[in-house]
Amino acid sequence: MNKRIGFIGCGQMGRAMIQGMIDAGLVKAEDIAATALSDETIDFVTDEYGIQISNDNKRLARESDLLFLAIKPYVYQGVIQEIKDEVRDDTVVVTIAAGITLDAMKEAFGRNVKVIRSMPNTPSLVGAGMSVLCPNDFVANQELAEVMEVFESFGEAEVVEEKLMDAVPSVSGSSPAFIYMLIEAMADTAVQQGFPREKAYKIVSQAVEGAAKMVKETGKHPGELKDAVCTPGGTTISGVTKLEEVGFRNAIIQGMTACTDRSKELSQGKK
Ligand SMILES: NC(=O)C1=CN([C@@H]2O[C@H](COP(=O)(O)OP(=O)(O)OC[C@H]3O[C@@H](n4cnc5c(N)ncnc54)[C@H](O)[C@@H]3O)[C@@H](O)[C@H]2O)C=CC1
Ligand SMILES: O=C(O)[C@@H]1CCC=N1
Repeated sequence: MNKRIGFIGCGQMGRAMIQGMIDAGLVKAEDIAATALSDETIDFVTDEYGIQISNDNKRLARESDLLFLAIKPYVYQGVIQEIKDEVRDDTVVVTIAAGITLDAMKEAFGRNVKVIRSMPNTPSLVGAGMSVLCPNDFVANQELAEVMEVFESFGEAEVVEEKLMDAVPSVSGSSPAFIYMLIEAMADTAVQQGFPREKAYKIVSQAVEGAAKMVKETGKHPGELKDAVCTPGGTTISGVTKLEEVGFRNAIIQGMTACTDRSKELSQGKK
């Protein structure tokens, strides 16, 4: 891809995307530039990724064709204030923060900048990301297609209407944390039952990956796949019954709803 890609902020999520796109071979390391605050991060990122990195947000904004704002929501206002006159009219700005709306971006820039609101997730680091995108009216179809190509280089990507974006962290951006909690709880139980820790993680995470693959590749309803595991009078149905008794599904629903509620609060400008 013949584009200069810039990242303002190079923390967990920025690095996951950078690593993912370099590994995929879509972009060369020399076509990616980033900024960071500390010399420590600058040194680390230079050694690890071989991309250009500095602390000069203005220059990065001027030189990027595609500019990712990979910073925390509460620093957006300050950073946009700093770069807004440097961003070119043909640059596409990609936000990745929960609760930063397209309207908030327009207000912060004070003009009609091309913006794509997105929500990636950290499995992008290993090429298994799930990103959801929503462009504003100034992004041309061709530009959206190019940005989709970037996101698809480190996983899968979908476009949705903005009204769904507050619900997106619960299904993609934040959801890996919930799955890690499930894996941790299952592995802890396995350890309690005598498995060595490393074997427990391997077995459980492969089972989780396999189950997800079954949903994706067979196209069958998850309930049907669950039923196929439950031997009458067997082990699985005993586990399923206990999980229903203790409110497993309801716990997931409540966690995801809290996640979306928090995203809505952030979208409304609440700290
Ligand atoms: N961590 C995750 O799983 C996901 C995070 N996000 C979003 O990504 C954004 C970044 O999150 P993380 O990478 O987790 O945070 P992080 O704290 O790991 O990275 C943010 C980086 O931005 C740097 N930074 C802060 N102010 C800066 C400035 N003025 N100029 C240049 N760099 C600056 C910080 O030093 C830090 O390295 C957040 O808005 C978050 O909502 C979205 C999806 C998933
Ligand atoms: O926790 C957060 O707010 C960010 C957005 C999705 C994942 N991490």
